[in-house]
Amino acid sequence: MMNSTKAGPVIGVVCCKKSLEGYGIQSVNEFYLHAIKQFGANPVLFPSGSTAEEIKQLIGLVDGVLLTGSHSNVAPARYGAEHDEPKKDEGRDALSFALIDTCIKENVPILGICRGFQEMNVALGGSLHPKVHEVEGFNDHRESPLNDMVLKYSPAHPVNISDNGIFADWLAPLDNIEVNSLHGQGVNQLAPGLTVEAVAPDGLIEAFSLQAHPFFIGVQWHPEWQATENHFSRILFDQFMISASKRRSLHDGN
Ligand SMILES: N[C@@H](CCC(=O)NCCCC(=O)O)C(=O)O
Repeated sequence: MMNSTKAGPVIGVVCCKKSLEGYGIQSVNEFYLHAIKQFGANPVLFPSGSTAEEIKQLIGLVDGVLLTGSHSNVAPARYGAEHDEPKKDEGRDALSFALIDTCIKENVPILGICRGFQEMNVALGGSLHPKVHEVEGFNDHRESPLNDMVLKYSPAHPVNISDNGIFADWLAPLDNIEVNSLHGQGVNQLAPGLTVEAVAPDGLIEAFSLQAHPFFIGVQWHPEWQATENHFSRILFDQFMISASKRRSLHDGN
């Protein structure tokens, strides 16, 4: 774990658009910001609905990007589906998809969590199951409905670590870990070029990477929850920050 935020990398964090007392607000779950700071980096918020020109300027200010989870869902039309989606946030979609494209083109480290993981898959040409729990053979991956964060984020199932991925190197000799689970949607078709890093017992893909990229990783679970207390989460955020720090050194001409 890195131990200072003073000279740490800067991580751009996507916001979601919500409404509060009739006002449009930009929102982010603080768990993500806490995790970024715990691992020695500084978060800056990227507003949902930013234009392509604004995003180009924003990406030049940061050393990495974090695509957060959210209760909203990726617009079905983005992956060729036609069902009704009551929980859309199309400004968030536009922001995340533009960031994913730019991070690939410019080799900017990017970590996708839950909705962010799903956005990565769709942005690269994959698709989603809108309701995993209604698909024959898959389990219910949704969180506890009780208003108890410890319960919501408690370990829910193991994931098997692929033996040809980055995670296998990080975790050896472990070949499975326990993860939390707070999602109703999930990967249907995996996008071309992505390497599966972890799979749930029911066969649902739970993590992937773009191995040709310095750091392009998506996980369906929530490593930001009590990140310093979890073996894999510590590795994941450390590796993310190492990659972001390398970009910062390039920024600073070191
Ligand atoms: N809406 C998607 C993704 C679910 C998700 O990101 N849940 C986390 C919500 C809490 C947070 O991190 O802000 C789905 O249902 O699959």
